Amino acid sequence: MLLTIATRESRLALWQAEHVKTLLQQQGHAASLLGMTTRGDQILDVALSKVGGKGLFVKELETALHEGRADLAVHSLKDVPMELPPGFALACVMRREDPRDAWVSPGCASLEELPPGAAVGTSSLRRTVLLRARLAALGRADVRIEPLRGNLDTRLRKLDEGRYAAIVLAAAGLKRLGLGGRIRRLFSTDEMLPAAGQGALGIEICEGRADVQAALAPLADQATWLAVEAERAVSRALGGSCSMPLAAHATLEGGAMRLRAAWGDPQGQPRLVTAQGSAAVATQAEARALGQRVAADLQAGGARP
Ligand SMILES: NCc1[nH]cc(CCC(=O)O)c1CC(=O)O
Repeated sequence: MLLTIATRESRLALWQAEHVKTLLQQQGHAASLLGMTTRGDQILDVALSKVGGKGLFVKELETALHEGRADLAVHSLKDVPMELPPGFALACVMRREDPRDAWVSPGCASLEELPPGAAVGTSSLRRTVLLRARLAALGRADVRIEPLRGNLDTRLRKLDEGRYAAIVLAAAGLKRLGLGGRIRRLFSTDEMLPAAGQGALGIEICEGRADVQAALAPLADQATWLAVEAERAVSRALGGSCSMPLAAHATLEGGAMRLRAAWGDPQGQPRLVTAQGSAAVATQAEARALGQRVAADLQAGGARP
């Protein structure tokens, strides 16, 4: 069948859409891209959490699906709101790329090596609270964490212009664009717990498009799908907003899922509330139940939306 893929036009979004296009072609379908600019791509001078959050990157794509100009939209799952608007469905979650955060710095191999008063750039509240907690543990209250917006090329350019000593961003995006060589160090998931869905691609369709759903089925990765269902359930239970400094990361081995989550107050003490849980998980409902349990533990520990 002929499938039109709605995509943002950043280099990373286009890479991801091309990747899906190639996989669909390998399945014997004809596929083409419909590129578009979203509000999230236009507003670059304000922190995302202040201008409406994740939905900004998906709304225009959903309009194209709704109007029948496209059959599917490819998203970084991390940017997809926890609740899709009525009439839309997450039809496919693909195998996850590296979920870790990366340290990119021309001068410093790690946090420990930062010169006094150095600035570290990052674009998310999650990274901000995780970095503040690590810096506090190192006794480095002098290090400043400063906002960094824009697509990957823009962020790297701001680093190269010397505005930051280092930046922290998702390894997955860098690797997809062949920029893995810029990574100075990968944080383990214990050091910097990833965001819900980080590194995974999700494909959105209009509900009821059984034909598109069937075409996408071979692209799905069930283990990743179950893991991100658990991660997104944590976020959803806590209000699902991207103005919430929340990390949630699940792994699945031999049917056993381990889910870890962390929350920090961006204005308060550089202290994290953490929770974790394990369960045998074979269905999306079981994955969500584990996510809800871990979210309840976070809230009991003081996390709030
Ligand atoms: N919020 C932006 C965003 N959305 C998806 C990725 C790439 C990594 C991924 O697929 O999770 C990035 C860049 C980043 O966080 O540094």
